Amino acid sequence: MIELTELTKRYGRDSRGHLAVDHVSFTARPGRVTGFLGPNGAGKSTSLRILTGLTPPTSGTATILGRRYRDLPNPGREVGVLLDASAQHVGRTGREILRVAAQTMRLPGGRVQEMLDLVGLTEAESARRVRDYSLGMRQRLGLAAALLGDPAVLVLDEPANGLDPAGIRWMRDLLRDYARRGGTVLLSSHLLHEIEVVADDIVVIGQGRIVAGGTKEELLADERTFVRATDSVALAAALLADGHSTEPVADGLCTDADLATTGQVAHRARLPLVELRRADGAGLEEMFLRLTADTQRETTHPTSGEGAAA
Ligand SMILES: Nc1ncnc2c1ncn2[C@@H]1O[C@H](COP(=O)(O)OP(=O)(O)OP(=O)(O)O)[C@@H](O)[C@H]1O
Repeated sequence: MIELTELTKRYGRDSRGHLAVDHVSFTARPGRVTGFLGPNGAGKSTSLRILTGLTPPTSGTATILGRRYRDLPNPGREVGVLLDASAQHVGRTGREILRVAAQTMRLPGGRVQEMLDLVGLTEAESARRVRDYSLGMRQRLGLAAALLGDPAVLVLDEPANGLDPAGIRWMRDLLRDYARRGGTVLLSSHLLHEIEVVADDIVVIGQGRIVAGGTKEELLADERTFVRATDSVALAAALLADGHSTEPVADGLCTDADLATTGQVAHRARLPLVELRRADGAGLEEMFLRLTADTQRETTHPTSGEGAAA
């Protein structure tokens, strides 16, 4: 279990310093993958760095299994951390890095080979110095290091970075399986599709503040109604007159009126309907852009298809 409570980080000494994380609270639960989503500079890495004891918070708390990272007796065996795959000791081979970590954690020697097999690093690759690793290989090694102590919690910053499509699929299966066996996974990503397929719960951050959180189903649920009538213009007018908003979608309308109300409005206006159903979920990308609209650098102009710097 991971718990962030009113976590705040201000860089710089006084109140004019940059507020990177602003009263962030959320929980990542066991048996679930929690996706931490947000635009560039939103405060994801800062939050994860505080959680894993690398940066002190200005105020608030972040705990893993009920304790601050620095108070965990044997952190490597309780939480696996992969924040920056490039931060590994580049002069050592992959196998050496794991061997040293295994010794520090007092793990049996066989665990190193087990992890190399698990992340798909070959004998030859594990004997190469890390400076000669590709980004994807560093990510695999980083994940092997994170999993080495068989921890109950995983904290990963952009773990899919640099992985090829097969590697992304492999990582996804690994994380899902880890959560299925009761582990807690917190991972940040910009890759919306990746979060959509791997996460059970999603937390969205924008400019240091949590703007949405909940299960994936809750966040992606669309309460609106899709309706198609022989006369869309007349139906839009009837819905509007009844106090509902409408928006043309494909060959019909989306409205905030529920199914029964939409049917009644059409019936009263004597407008035959061709189709009436719940609107399809808008998808994570649309939700993400809507929720973080105030915090995006780019403004999207769907009609012109051009982006302009804000
Ligand atoms: N050491 C630091 N000193 C001053 N400001 C910092 C420092 N580290 C991060 N920041 C600022 O804090 C804000 C949040 O940064 P952070 O790296 O947490 O964002 P992020 O959500 O991880 O972004 P990205 O998706 O681009 O990695 C940014 O405005 C960043 O410039």
